[in-house]
Amino acid sequence: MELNQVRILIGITILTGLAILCVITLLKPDLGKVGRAFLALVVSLFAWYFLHTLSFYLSRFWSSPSYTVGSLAGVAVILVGTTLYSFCEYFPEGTEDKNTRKRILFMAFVAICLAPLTFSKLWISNRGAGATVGPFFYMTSGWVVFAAIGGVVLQIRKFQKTKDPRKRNRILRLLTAILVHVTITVFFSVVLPAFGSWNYFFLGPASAVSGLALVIYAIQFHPLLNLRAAVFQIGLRLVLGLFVCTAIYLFLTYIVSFRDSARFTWELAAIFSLFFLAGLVYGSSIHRRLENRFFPRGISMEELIVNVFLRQTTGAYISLEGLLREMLEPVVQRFELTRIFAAIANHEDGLVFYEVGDNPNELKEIASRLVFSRLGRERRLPKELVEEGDRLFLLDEDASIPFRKKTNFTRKYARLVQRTLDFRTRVVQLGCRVVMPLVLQNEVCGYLLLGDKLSGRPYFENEIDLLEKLRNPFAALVRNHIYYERIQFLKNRAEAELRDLKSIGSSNREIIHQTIGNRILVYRSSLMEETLNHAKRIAPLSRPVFINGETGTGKELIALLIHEQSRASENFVPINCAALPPSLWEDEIFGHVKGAFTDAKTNRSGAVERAGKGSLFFDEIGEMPLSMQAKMLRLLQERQFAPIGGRESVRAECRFIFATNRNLEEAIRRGEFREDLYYRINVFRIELVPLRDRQEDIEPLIKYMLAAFSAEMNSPVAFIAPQAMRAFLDYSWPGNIRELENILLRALSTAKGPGLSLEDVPEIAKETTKVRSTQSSAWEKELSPSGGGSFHEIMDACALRVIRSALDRSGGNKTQAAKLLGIRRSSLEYRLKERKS
Ligand SMILES: Nc1ncnc2c1ncn2[C@@H]1O[C@H](COP(=O)(O)OP(=O)(O)OP(=O)(O)O)[C@@H](O)[C@H]1O
Repeated sequence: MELNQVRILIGITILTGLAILCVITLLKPDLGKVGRAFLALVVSLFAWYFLHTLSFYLSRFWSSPSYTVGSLAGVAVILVGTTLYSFCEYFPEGTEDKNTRKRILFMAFVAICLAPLTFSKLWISNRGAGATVGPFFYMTSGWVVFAAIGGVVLQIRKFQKTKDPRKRNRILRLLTAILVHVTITVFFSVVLPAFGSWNYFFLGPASAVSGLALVIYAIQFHPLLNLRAAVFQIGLRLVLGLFVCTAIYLFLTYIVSFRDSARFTWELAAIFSLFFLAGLVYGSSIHRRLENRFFPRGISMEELIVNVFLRQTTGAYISLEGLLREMLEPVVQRFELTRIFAAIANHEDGLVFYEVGDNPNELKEIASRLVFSRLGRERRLPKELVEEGDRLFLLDEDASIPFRKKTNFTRKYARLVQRTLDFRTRVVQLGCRVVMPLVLQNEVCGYLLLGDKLSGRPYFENEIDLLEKLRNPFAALVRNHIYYERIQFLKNRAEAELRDLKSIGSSNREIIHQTIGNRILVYRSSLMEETLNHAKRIAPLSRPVFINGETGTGKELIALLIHEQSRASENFVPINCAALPPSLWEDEIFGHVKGAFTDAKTNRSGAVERAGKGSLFFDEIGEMPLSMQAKMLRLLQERQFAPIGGRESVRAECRFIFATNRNLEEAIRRGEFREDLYYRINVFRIELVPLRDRQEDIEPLIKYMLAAFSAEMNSPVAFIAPQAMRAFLDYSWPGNIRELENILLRALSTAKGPGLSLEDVPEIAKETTKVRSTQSSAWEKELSPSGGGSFHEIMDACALRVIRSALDRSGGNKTQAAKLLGIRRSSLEYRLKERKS
């Protein structure tokens, strides 16, 4: 084959390879870092091989000892490849595809510029046996030096720009690696030959440099870890890469060794192209498969964020704890963590914790202290504190210690800075590895503390990058949640205030006495009016009605009203589920036929039959045994029943009304009430407001009852003294109207004069009045600075008092007490626990 043909062949091969490379890059720009590094290597190695063989061929052609020059040129090209790769790293992170395109196009451009030079006659000078290089060799070397210096300079500039200690570390290591790389290359290709040792020139530099290129890559990819760990983690990749390179290299050398004439053939060119393409394929697909096989990534960052966001935008409302669970469980899985701990400040300045794994108790305390120190008066923190003190800490790394230098800022905010440092030290001692502060616009929402990995390996830089990227979305989710809760809180408070205003307005309203059967329902409040209107509206419909309200609020009376409004001429059959023994349930409700059991001497109709077309009222439905609930469900679904022992089923035509003072949703969660039955009975729901929330009804009720009971008891009491009325108004009436009836009866039975005085009021109803008269002096004492205690201690004491009083009012029920205060139950418990400890 003619030399010109060879040149054309080689030129076409290289240009085709590069064109394929460009096309693949443009079409498929998402080659990973490993893919790109391997591409750089493969391109460099083939270029080297090509030059080496070419020089061998040329040396034969011109009978010149320039064989080794090709090696030198080859080494130079490898250097270009690897340096270019590091050079390409300079392009700032942006959209991945744009950068990848830029990088590869840049590499292609330089390689295309180099390609013609390498097989130019001027590359090798044949001026005598000793002279080995020609002018173009220096030119190419110039390219190499330019690329190396350019890469180094750009890395240094990048180093100056970035403040992130981890990125600075990474650049330093990269620069060191380039330096070592250059030194070794110079040693093998320049120093050794200078001493006349050309024997190693051919093999040594090439393998040394390709090995080094991989090490550079490895260090770039995992710059955060100490080298020992790096060897473990990337060992496989390293071995794999070296193996591939060495195999290609040996194979080609082997082929060349057969070619005494060193003639290029189409066959060799085809192998060359084939390997070139194999390199490309490896970069894009085989690599990914190997990577997935040996280094499974688990859930990706994108998936993680998208999942959480999707959950937030499309899912139903969840508690803050639920949100934290959804956010952090994938993190625990992705990083295979032994433990994770989250402390989040909620909208009441309380804290919500979430943890997985065994976390020492002290962590809670330390994290709480730090979060509270960050909340500040306005929650907006100095920018420097957030930038430095609230960046992502990698606790094992000295480089990530915040505030290492003394500045005006550290002096001004000495306490905050010290607290940050103390926190860091203590948390490291407690075995935490990473601290992820959740910060948005200088506002700290909380902290995430990540423990060790199950594997015991350190956190790698790509993982830290991932956590860094998750920080903002996590903070946004948490903050949105907190804002949402705050809005809910304000909304509830506004509604409560509106209700109060309404009730104030309604104190001038007319008192209504509504007759229901032989009973009288008395009210004045608009709340009660609304409830009754609602009851009247649904009365004509035949669907089940569910009345919920505290004990003694008048549920039965409302059930009766509904019956009166629609089926007055029919029967109203009440069943008190709490009073019925389990064995009698079925008989009571469905009745029995004669002979159904030993004592069944005659037919007995059950409640359903007795109700006929009227109303069947199940009071305290929450007490119905589970076995009976199943039968009840069937009755409601099929509207058919059969008396015990009866063969024929009878149609149930009555209207069902249910009432309870229990929280049925809670009972369902505890497995005490069937969910399907709940949905069957909860068709029309009536909520009865407790008496303490409709204070304006107390006075009319008392006046009505006073008149009724006095007449009944032949008592001379005709009015009620203002102090006694005040005591009644102040009392919380946990037993509602029934309790009011009882207390009035007791008061009347002891009253002596014509009016009911404060002395006649039973002690229990006077408690609030007593508390109030003694309260002010005790409070004053406690609140006065001379009483001792810091501001925070006094505030804590106040909070505790308010909580205790709410607990008293709710009869010790924490959920109720939290509701009264408009805070979350967890916050209430936290305050109580905090006080105890
Ligand atoms: N608005 C009212 N006016 C007059 N009396 C009322 C009023 N509301 C309730 N009562 C009386 O209070 C007592 C308790 O009422 P009722 O039995 O209907 O309450 P309940 O909520 O069903 O109680 P429980 O949950 O204990 O079954 C009854 O004597 C009832 O007449």
